[in-house]
Amino acid sequence: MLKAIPLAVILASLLLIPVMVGNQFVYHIFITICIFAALSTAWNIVGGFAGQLSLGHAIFYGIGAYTGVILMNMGISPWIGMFAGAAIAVVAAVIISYPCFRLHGPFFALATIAFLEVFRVLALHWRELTGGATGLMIPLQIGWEWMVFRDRLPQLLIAFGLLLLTLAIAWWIRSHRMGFYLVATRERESAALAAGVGTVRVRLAAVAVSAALTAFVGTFHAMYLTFIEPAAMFSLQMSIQIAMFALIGGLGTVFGPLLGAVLLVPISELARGWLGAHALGLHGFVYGVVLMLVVLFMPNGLMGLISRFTKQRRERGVSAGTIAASAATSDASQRAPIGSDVMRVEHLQKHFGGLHVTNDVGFTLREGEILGLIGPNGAGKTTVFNMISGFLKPDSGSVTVRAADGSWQSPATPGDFATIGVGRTFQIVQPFAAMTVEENIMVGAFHRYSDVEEAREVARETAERMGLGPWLHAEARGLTIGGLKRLEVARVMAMKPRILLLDEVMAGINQTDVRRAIDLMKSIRESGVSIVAIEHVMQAVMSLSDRVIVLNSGKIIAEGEPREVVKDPVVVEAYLGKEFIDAQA
Ligand SMILES: Nc1ncnc2c1ncn2[C@@H]1O[C@H](COP(=O)(O)OP(=O)(O)OP(=O)(O)O)[C@@H](O)[C@H]1O
Repeated sequence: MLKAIPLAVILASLLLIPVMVGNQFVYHIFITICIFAALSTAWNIVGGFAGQLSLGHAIFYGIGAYTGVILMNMGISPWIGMFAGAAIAVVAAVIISYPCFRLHGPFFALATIAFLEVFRVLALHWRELTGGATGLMIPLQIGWEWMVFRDRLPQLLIAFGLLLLTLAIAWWIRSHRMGFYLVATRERESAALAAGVGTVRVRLAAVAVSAALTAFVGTFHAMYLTFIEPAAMFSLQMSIQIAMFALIGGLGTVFGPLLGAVLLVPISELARGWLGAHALGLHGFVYGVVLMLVVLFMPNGLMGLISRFTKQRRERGVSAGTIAASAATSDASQRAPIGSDVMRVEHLQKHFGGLHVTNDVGFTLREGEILGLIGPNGAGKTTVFNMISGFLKPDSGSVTVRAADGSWQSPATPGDFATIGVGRTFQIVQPFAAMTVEENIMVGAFHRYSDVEEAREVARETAERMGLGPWLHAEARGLTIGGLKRLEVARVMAMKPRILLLDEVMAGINQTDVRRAIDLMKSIRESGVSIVAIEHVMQAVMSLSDRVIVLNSGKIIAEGEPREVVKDPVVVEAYLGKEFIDAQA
């Protein structure tokens, strides 16, 4: 993270340099930096944190600008117009974004461009209100009340104030639960859902905040420009420019967009000023060249470069070496007795087209029990998991869960399951790659603790318990497969579930990690958590499971104690094979 001192120096320079130089053109450049840095920081809340690459942000800028000018023409101060514009922008943002969030990647970007075009055409057609293609002038009323000045200094102060406000809000979001949820949603939507994140709600909140901030800046910029027209206010070029500052500075970082604007605005404005009419559009060429250089040499933008340097300096003092993980070990004699039912699964049926994937699957899970779910590839195990965690709706059948207060409930969505205390992992690990180990686990902890420090504390304790303590500050993408599997379990454990669904947590890991995982599962069971585990590693199934269910072609073919089930000829035939029995003998 950028240290506070360099940041303070950059911000102070934005204010002091123009005041010291006193030149009108220099003022103009610094005001423009503040405006674009604020716009880009607001965009980054949606485009960077939430990963929704909007190219329609000029809609909110335009709404802010038009609302401010129209109200000013009615004798209402732009300070009030600013809030009115922000309110309209929020409503527009929510209405536009809700359907668009179903689209991903380039499709989302294209949809936002389409909406931008709609707004531009609307501004052209509502001539009485917007002045159509002729545009609108602001009335010549000067003073703080009207946000219009002869001097540049008050304009710089307002632009700087808006920048500070935007940065402060972006920083707050990124360092609190909402920011963690946004990044988690961006990185792995399914894992975020399983951690109880309301992914649509959190994105809509981000869009609303971002739209309001963009509209604020739009109103001020209109007063600064004194004239607005649809092509300039609802312009795709403007939307791209806003996004580009964040891309160049560091997408998804709090201060990256500021760095992007500080670097690029002066270059393009100076080029525009020096070359004037001889090189119209040269600033576009400048952006293009810088963007190409950044993509080639600094894929994570300027902030990526800075954090690489600071990380290298930090790591120089830390000795490498292997660190033994410290998963809690357990003594089987300490385990609590198996209690009454906590989950009842009845008559689950699921078809995928003509394929009958689960056929009348039913079982119960009891408190403090480990239930092994085994069967050949394609038997339907993961499909059952998806139905008992809200990711798939069964064609028929029911899943009921006993809540903490003892009542039986029928959760439907992943969020409902998380709320009632069902946590799950995924067969293919789903880490939030750009987050550290600690942050990954915090996303789970936030389900129970909204306070950042409390969530951090729980994440640290959980990481220690899972043997991930030494990697707390490492990015998840750097972990081995064994580490990633443990991280998956840690994230769910931080949610403090009462029922844990583990999907092949031992697949692909070495013997040491298997033994460690077995100890870990025993210790989890001892804390009273009930576990359903899909597993192919029979060593673990045999030593851990209290009961085993065998699924084959979507049907339960055997159920009972592990030692009995593995002797069942039907199970041997369908899944284990004769070699397993020979090896056991
Ligand atoms: N979304 C889907 N659409 C169509 N078919 C699917 C879908 N999901 C799973 N299937 C099919 O359903 C069957 C059961 O898949 P499932 O992943 O539940 O099996 P599994 O027992 O978990 O297998 P594995 O041990 O390989 O993970 C497979 O034939 C699979 O191809």
